[in-house]
Amino acid sequence: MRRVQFFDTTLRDGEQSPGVNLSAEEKVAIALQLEKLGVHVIEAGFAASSQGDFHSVKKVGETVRQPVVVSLARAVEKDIDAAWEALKGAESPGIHIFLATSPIHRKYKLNLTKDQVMERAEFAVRHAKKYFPHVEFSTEDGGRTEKDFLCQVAARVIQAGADVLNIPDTVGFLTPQEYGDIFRHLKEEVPRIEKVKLSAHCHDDLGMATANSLAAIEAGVEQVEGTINGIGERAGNAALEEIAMALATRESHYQVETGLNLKEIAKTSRMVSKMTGMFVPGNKAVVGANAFAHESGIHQDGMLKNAATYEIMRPETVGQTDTRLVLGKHSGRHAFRDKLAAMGYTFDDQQLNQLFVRFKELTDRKKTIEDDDLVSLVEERLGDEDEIFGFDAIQLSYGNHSMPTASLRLMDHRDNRMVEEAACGSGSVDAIFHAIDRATGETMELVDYKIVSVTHGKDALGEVYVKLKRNGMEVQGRGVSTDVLEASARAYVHAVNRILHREGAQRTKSSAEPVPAP
Ligand SMILES: CC(=O)SCCNC(=O)CCNC(=O)[C@H](O)C(C)(C)COP(=O)(O)OP(=O)(O)OC[C@H]1O[C@@H](n2cnc3c(N)ncnc32)[C@H](O)[C@@H]1OP(=O)(O)O
Ligand SMILES: CC(C)C(=O)C(=O)O
Repeated sequence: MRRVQFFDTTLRDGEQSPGVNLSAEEKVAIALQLEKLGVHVIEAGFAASSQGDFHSVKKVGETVRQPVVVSLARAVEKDIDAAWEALKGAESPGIHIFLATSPIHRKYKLNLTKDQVMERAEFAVRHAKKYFPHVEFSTEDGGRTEKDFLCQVAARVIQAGADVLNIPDTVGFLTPQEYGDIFRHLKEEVPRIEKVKLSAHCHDDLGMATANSLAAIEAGVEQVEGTINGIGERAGNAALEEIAMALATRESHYQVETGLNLKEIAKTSRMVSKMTGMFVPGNKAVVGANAFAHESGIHQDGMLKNAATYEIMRPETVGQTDTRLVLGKHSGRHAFRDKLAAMGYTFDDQQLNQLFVRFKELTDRKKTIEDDDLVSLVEERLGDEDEIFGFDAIQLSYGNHSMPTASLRLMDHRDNRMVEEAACGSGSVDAIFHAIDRATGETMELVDYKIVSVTHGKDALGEVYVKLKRNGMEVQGRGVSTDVLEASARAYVHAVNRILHREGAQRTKSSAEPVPAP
């Protein structure tokens, strides 16, 4: 298997993301983590660009041991000298010189002829070679450069002593086929091309940075450049974690090894996200919060039977905590039962089906179902006898100048009949409780009422406790819903059911007791 090395430019091209500004300490921390990840080259910054970046490049160079640490530099003497000044104390110093080669950059940006570009490129590499053991040269906007001119520049910088030749697709314009063709062409046409390592550097303007990097690898490059989480100028750079995982997951296809410590990927991603403030979208490949999360019932069922049904790589491979089966509106009974079992609750099929109906009602209203939600759902009815009255629906009319009115529908399970009633009250909760009394035909004394928020956020579950009293007997009822008024109705009906059950039990007990002798 051949080796492809990883060149990380999170600290340079990644920092070129608008709004990102890393301190020297942050750069050092990220560089040390990149070292753990096992990248081969770290581009620490652009030493000539500012005092701050000079200092950061110097600090990273002095701290990191294994990877080559490079500074970016234009093809000008002062940039190269500044890079050497910053990195001369580094364990493994390197420089990355760039000069644009495409017609549009030559004409409008640099105002240089083809010959002047070649002379400047050669001069810069020769100058850098006086100091640096590792010199990379990049043909900026190489992707839009005439192929024959690219070959001429390549020949000149190889002759000048470059160690690595990078052909960037600076503006993310090329297709994978076109990008791979450039490297195949260079390999065929440029004399002594084997003297340099060929390198790929892709941008994601058309969402093809990873695909283009992989196409370059297929065309034989020995180095890929990119950033963690794909951050960078405009739409960003190729995401190194995506390339690494594509190579690892499709090893038999690519036949490439990277030497990376893949388990460090998740940690590196989190650190870069935190320090740059560039948050990783949930659906981002490999490192997004949902990359190993499954929400739909059919997928969850498949995952429970065999993870390979829906996961082509395992979260632990990249250091993610675990696969997550997220309960939501698309979940099915298998995942629901599995989750409850993991939380220590087991039910027979009938109980589970009843709970599942309540769960589905809840998922229609609540985006994510947390463990606390499930506990409330389960414990709402835990240890209860069958319902006499079942809550079905509620409607409220409220205005600050009118009396609140509640209309309510209950199922009377004794004769399988829906009962509808309405009532007014001094407040919405009072109106609900009156309506329930009417619908059940029972009168209760309310002793206590309290609301507790179970979970957090706008769609948090509210849990209501009511205490009812009748004939000296006090019982508590609980109700859970995303709406506290509905939770209140559920709690009251729950307590009514309990009182009726207990009264029934007492009657049975007293009628069974022996009649005292006269
Ligand atoms: C594709 C890339 O990502 S390339 C890297 C881009 N990164 C950065 O630009 C970040 C750091 N840059 C900076 O801090 C500043 O741009 C500096 C300090 C480097 C230069 O600042 P200034 O001297 O004010 O120049 P400014 O940035 O406005 O213009 C760039 C100049 O460099 C020239 N230039 C651009 N690329 C190169 C190059 N590779 N080699 C030589 N000269 C170059 C431009 O033609 C322009 O020259 P001009 O002043 O003669 O017209
Ligand atoms: C400096 C070069 C390699 C660059 O960042 C680009 O072309 O995108």
